[in-house]
Amino acid sequence: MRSYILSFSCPDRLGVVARYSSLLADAGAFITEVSNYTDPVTERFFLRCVFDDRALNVTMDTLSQRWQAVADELNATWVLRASDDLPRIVLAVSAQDHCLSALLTKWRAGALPAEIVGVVSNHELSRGLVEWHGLPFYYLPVTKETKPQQEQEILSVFSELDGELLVLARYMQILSDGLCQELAGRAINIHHSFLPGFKGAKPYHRAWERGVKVIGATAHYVTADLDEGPIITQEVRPIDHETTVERMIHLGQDVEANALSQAVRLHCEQRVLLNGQRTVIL
Ligand SMILES: Nc1nc2c(c(=O)[nH]1)N[C@@H](CN(C=O)c1ccc(C(=O)N[C@@H](CCC(=O)O)C(=O)O)cc1)CN2
Repeated sequence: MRSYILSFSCPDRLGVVARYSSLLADAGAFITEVSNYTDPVTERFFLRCVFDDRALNVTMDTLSQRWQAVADELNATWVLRASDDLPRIVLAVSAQDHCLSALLTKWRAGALPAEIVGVVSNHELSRGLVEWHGLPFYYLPVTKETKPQQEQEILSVFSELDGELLVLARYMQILSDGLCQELAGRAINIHHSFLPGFKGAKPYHRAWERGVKVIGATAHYVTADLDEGPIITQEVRPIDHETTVERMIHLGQDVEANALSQAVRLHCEQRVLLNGQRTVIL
């Protein structure tokens, strides 16, 4: 028995639930999990359902074609995928490897519903860690002058590996508008602050100067506007007047790693649906 996940969003209207559920029922798709939400402001409908094939009376190709017709009628954005068809993800890292290490450890333990297929970096520092996990490591150094062709190298590695998600696991280079458009909805970044506070570089130093009482981290989809992408997860941790910048950076490593791992898991389980500049998590 195989299970599948259908997630979609569309302009809300009477009968959307009846349309999708009757289509699945007619095909003998056995629904085991459903969650949905309607945004009262955008009047957009969001749904995620899990079903299995124990009683399926058509092929999945036929079911997918029938759903495509309904989705066109509903003007829906959708993903239909087998639960065991794990998304292929490529990780990107610069000098700090705490988020990379956390993702590799979870993946190796089978705790990440994804297939990590490779790592790109503008530093050599993480090659040993990555190759120890039996994964290919791509060293792609970059300068201001070489950024356009270095980004082409990132894209060619991503497509060679059939990547489906690029995870910026403390990759400290600003991606160009073109690369962001190419990877729209397929790239997640971890920012080491509780956004919208302290965007950009050195957020912990600026947070210390401001005298904050919590540190945080934000995982978001990457857009051309730095640290402005739709937020997926945020985590915080209290600190106090005795907490130095160095201690904030160290405490922040766990906060960042947890927020990013959670965001990657939610994305790979098709639980994150874009809602304009925001997200719905089902
Ligand atoms: N288009 C985007 N690219 C990236 C984003 C993003 O939101 N949109 N997030 C960053 C990560 N990041 C903060 O989370 C960040 C990374 C780098 C910088 C920065 O100022 N970088 C300098 C170079 C720094 C260096 O060489 O070490 C630069 O690129 O000029 C700010 C924030 C990842 N990319």
